[in-house]
Formats: sequence, structure tokens, C-alpha cells
Amino acid sequence: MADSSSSLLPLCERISYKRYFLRAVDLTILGLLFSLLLYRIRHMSQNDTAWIVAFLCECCFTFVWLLVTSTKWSPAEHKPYLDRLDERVHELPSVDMFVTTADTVREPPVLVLNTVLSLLAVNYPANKLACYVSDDGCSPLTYFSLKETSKFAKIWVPFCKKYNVRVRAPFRYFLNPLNATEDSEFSREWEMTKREYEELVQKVEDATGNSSWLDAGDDFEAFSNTKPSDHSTIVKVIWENEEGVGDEKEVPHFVYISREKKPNCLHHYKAGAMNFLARVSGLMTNAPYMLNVDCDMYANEADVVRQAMCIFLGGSMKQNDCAFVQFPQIFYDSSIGELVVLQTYVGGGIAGIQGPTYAGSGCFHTRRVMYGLSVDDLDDDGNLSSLATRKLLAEESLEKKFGKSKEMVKSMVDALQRKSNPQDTLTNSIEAAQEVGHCHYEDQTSWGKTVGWLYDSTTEDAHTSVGIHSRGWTSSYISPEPPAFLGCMPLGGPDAMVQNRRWATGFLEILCTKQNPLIGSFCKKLRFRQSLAYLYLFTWALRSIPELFYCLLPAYCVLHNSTLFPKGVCIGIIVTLVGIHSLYTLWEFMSLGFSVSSWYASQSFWRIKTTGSWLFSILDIILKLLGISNTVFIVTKKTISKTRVESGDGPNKDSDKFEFDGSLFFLPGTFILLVNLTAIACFLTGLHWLDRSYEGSGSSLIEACGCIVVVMLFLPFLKGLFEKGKYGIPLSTLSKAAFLAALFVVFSVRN
Ligand SMILES: O=c1ccn([C@@H]2O[C@H](COP(=O)(O)OP(=O)(O)O[C@H]3O[C@H](CO)[C@@H](O)[C@H](O)[C@H]3O)[C@@H](O)[C@H]2O)c(=O)[nH]1
Ligand SMILES: [Mn+2]
Repeated sequence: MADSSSSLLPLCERISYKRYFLRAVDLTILGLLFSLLLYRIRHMSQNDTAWIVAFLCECCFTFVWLLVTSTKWSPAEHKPYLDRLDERVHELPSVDMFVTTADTVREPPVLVLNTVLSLLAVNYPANKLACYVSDDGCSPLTYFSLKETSKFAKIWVPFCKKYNVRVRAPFRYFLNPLNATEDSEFSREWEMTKREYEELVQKVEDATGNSSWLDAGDDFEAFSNTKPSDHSTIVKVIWENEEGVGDEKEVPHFVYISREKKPNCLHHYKAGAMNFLARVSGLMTNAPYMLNVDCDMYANEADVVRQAMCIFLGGSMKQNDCAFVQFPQIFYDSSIGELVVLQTYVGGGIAGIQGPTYAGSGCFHTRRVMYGLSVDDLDDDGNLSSLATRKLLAEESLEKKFGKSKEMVKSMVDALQRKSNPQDTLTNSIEAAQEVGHCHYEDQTSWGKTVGWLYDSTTEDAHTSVGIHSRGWTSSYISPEPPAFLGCMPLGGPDAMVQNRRWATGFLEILCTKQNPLIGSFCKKLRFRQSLAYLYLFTWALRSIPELFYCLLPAYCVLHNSTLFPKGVCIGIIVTLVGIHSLYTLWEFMSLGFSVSSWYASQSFWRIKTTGSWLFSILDIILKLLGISNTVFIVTKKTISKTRVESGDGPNKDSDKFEFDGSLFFLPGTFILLVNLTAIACFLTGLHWLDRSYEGSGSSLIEACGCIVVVMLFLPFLKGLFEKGKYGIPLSTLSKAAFLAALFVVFSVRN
């Protein structure tokens, strides 16, 4: 274990950034927002309803900016020192690695097997690793492709380690051609490995859609007569690294699991899958640390596990309160830099308070914390305090908390007391593993409530995260270059809208649970600014209402001939506000290597998703609270990118066309566009002066400019008016929007 001699340099360092200039910009924006509010209050009596609505919207924006300023105030991250780890830690702890998959169509098996290969090949002793794949689709195809993967892994893992390959997901590695000047042994092995990989892909592709191989033996019997939503638990040890000594040629343990599913039995989506993974791995290897990645997020950095260990084994006792280490989610196929920017600046800011939020993928958790421990349950030396031991380890309390399996309870006790007693052979635990995968196993236990990944939100990651921080733990953020994990993201369009709706719905659901950050801050151990940071995230959906109104206000004012913006020199407040905010966000994008067009696309997409997806999140919650329908987790569609890895590994910046479909998501945006276009047309033709006399206080060029800005923000919709096929707005959406726009225009002019 770690040599804790105090004279030694630490394994990691916390770096905090002061960012004085950016703080000044944040405060300036806040100041301008308050001046605007003040101006509105002083001129309230001279203006009409539009003025009040604008004031209310701006109150919301100011509140959000307060949260943003507090969140971004003091960013921090951790820097690991791998060489020091190698010098000092001779016995590395074990790590169980979890991959979840759910749907072979939306998540192509070739993508899943690449993620698995990248994990099996990391630079870490193979006898300290185990990889578990949870398949919520109960698909024989997934199982088949993983079995084939385990054969290829015996070639791939030694190859990667021998030549110190950097990118260990073959689909990315083989995109780059072989450098001809390399030595011939390497060339031969490279060619051979590539051939083997292509054969693997071919086998998997042949097996897709052709089920004759299902009869290939008893091994697939468990899958006969199963449906993704109705089947018994399946646990298959695909590869067991017997008597592993951590040699370079070894392949870590590799297990396939699929928990039981029955109609009418809640399975809690990914959170349920993660809890089953925690239990099965507890029974089999019981490693003190668990890595969780989504099936598309391959390890792009071979040293990633050792990097995380630098934090956990950091040396000082203070590090004991680090519950998890989160790496940012970076994407290899997206032109939208938005999430990267959000993670760097907002995520980095949260990291400087109590620690980053758990983001669902690319995260190392400590098993004990996931079993529900609080910081107070530990003594200074990291052992369970005597009080906690009494409280936690009483036999009946354990059963009530963790379920009836005796083996499970034993593994829990071992994990809580930091004794890892893995089974001699994994196959011994198969029976117990099947028991804990029963769909009623969690009934009346604490799973999903205080133990494991938390239920009742479609963003189980954020929910679990706030639960952990509320128990007093901290977390650490590492953002190495090149990125440790890379995944894929849907480009702007229906898939992205569905995903954003799920996130915003999930966040709002958390506000309705016991993990509401305000409760956490006042009654538990969530730090105040951390709770504000969570509040910033969790109120995303609510922002759709003021944003929707604000996109309609300029048009309303032009049509109704009323004033929206300050007059005279005070218009400078709005102009400066928009100018500074645009430059600030542009700088954020460009500082991370994104282009001006990517910034523009993101500003536009932000408006589109706020008024589209997030509005429906509010509806989701209302329906859930009324008991009419429950929220669902729709898996995001993932595609295998065929573009070459460029030197910097940055995201590709091609294809930024926005796609549409007939869903209601695109109705509000189309409506906003039509309304604003009508208002501009009316302004240009002078129609708004026909009805009434100009009294000096009506709308002017500035309100019309507001309409132009809105149209510019909804540019993908404007283009969509003239495009055909998937890039065009469907006629059904267009006609509904036109009808609503006509009502709006009549309402604005008559009112
Ligand atoms: O019933 C389910 C549904 C999903 N998944 C898995 O969950 C992961 C994430 O699903 P995905 O569709 O990729 O969601 P994203 O929105 O891309 O993912 C982000 O947001 C989710 C919360 O909304 C988190 O769970 C993810 O970890 C996080 O990366 C995937 O590996 C899925 O296979 C399951 O195992 N079972
Ligand atoms: Mn994903």
C-alpha cells in the first residue's frame, strides 16, 4: 500500500485557479442585470404588461447568473503524478470496471466491444482488474460479440502493452495507417492484429440479423425464449484470469450479466443495472474501487486507472473523504463544443467547491461510499468508527439494507471493513449472483434509496452525486490531456432533443426527492455553494418558461406597439449586456479550441433545446406528479465514427446541419420563428402604425432588432423552412406552428 512517509512528495496536487479577470466579467454582467431590473422598476408605471413580463423574465435570468457566478468562482482540479505512484506504491488496489449496454440497435455491439477492449488493455496489473458488462437488452448478440472479443483480447492486450499503444480501442487505433518506417516485427504484428480485429468485426456483423448461430451450443440456451423486458437473470463468466500474476500478457476477468426483468416490475434503467453490477462484482471480486463507463466511452488514455489511484492513495489522511474521481466526458464525433465548455467552466467551478458532480461515465467510485457510508462513519485512520460498526453491522440491519443474500451481506461487511476477500474462482459465485439479480431482490431494501445508485430520476448520476456530497464526501476532478475517455454524442436534432429532455426531466425529478440540494445544504452536509451549483443544474427545465417568453416579447411589442427595452442612453445596458455575454461565451469556446461557428451553433442550440426539450421536461414532471405517466429513459443512439484520429484528438468540426422530425419538440421553435418573422415583416411595412397613433412610447427599431436577434438564434429553423427531407421542418409541424402564430399575432395586435 502507499508509503505514507511525510517527507515524500504527494501523489497528486490540487490546483485551484483564481481567475480574477473572469470574476470581474461575471460581476459586471451581474451588475448590468441588476441595473436593468432597477430601470424596469423605476419605469414600471409608464409601461404595460410586456414590461412586467420582461421584468419577471430578467429576474429569473439574474437569479441564474447569480448561481453561475457562485459556481464558477473558484475552479480547481487535481493533477496526478504517475511517476511517484510507480515509485512508491507497489501493491495497487483492485478495480472493478463496469460497462452498461441496453440496446443492440441504438448501441452497436462493435462500439461496446471496443469500449471493453480499451478497458481490458489499460496499464494496470491484469490480476487487479475485472470487467463486468451489464446488458439490459438481454441480447445473445451482445453475449456472442463479447465472447469473440475475449478471444481477440488475448492478442490485443499483449500487443498494446508490448508496443505501448496509446489509443487502446481498436476502431480508433486502426484509423491511422501504419507508419512505414516502423521496425518490421512491429509491422508484422500490426498487420496481423488488424486482420484479427477486422475478422472480429466481420463475425459480429454477420451475426447481426442472422440468428442461426444461436443454436451453436448450450452456451446460448439461457437466451432462448427471452425478451428484453421479460427474462431471468443471466450471469456468464466469459473469461477468468485464473492464477493471474499481473503479467503483461494476461487478460483481466471478464463477466457478462443481465438482470432479471419482468413486466410490471420496475427495473430503474441504468441505476438498476449499476446496482446489480455492484452486487455481482461484490460477490465475485469485491474490489474497493469501481470504474463506470457508458458503452460508448472508451478509455483513450492507457494510464487512466493509475491516474485515479494517485488521487485515492494521495497519502494524506484528508484524501480519505474523496468519494469519487470524475474525468470529463469528451466526445470524438461532435461539432457541438457546448458540453465540453460546460464541463470545463461550470464543472471545473463545481470541482473547486465540494468536488465535481458524478457524470455517469468516466468515474471511479469507492465501493464503501456507494454502500451508503457517511464521512462521520469513519475514524481518522479511515476505518469504520465503533459507533458505525455497531450501527451498520448488526445482522438484521444488514439484511434490511442490502437484501437477503447471505453471501452478499458477507461481501458488504468485507467491503465496509476494507477487507477484500475475492472468491477463489468466479464461477463459485454464479448462483449467488443470480439470486441478487432477481427482480424482487431489492424490495424493502435500501438499494436505490440510500445504498448504491439512486432511483426516481432519469439522471441517476446527478441524483447519486448529490446524495454522496450530502453525506459529507468530496470528489475530485482530473482533466488530463489527451482526454482519458472519449465517447459519442448525437448531433443537433431529434436525438439530442430527446437526450436533453431526459436530462432536464431527471434534474427536476431530483428537486422532488429527499436529495433536493436545499435540504442537503440545511439539514445535511452539502456545502452551501455546492447546493447552489446543483440548483443551477437542477432548474434547467424551469428556465424554459422565461426563455420562451423572452423570445416572444420583442415580436409582441412590435405588433402591439409597446416598449420592451430601455430608451435613450439606457439602451446601453442591454447592448453592453448582450455584447459582453457574447464575447465572454465566445472566448470560452475559443479557449478550448472550438471555432466561432461552433460557438454560434451552441448559442443557437441552447435556445432551441431550452424552448423545445426543456419545456417538455416540465410537462413530464407535471404528468408524473399527477400520477398520469412515469418518466422514461430513452437510450441515446450511438454511431461508430469512421473519421481518422487527427493529431490533437479534438472533436471533428464537420457536419453542422440541424435535423428535424415530426415530434412536438420542434413546434415551439417553429412558432417562435414565424412570430418573429411576421413582426419583422410588419415593422418593415409599417403595418404596426396603422391601428394606432404613435405616442412616443411604443415600439421602435430596437424592438425590431430584438426580433432579428431571435431569428438569428433560430437560424437552423429558418434554414429548415427551405430544406427538404430530414433537414426540413415537416409540414405538419409547420402548419401547427403557423396556426399558433396567427393566433399570437391576432392576440398581440388586438390586445
Ligand atoms: O435501461 C437502461 C438505459 C440505459 N442504460 C445504459 O446507460 C448508459 C447511458 O445511456 P445513454 O443513452 O448513453 O445516455 P446519455 O444521455 O448519453 O448519458 C449520460 O446521461 C445519463 C443520465 O441521463 C447517464 O446515465 C450517463 O452515464 C451519462 O453519460 C448507456 O451505457 C446505456 O446502455 C442501461 O444500462 N439501462
Ligand atoms: Mn451517452
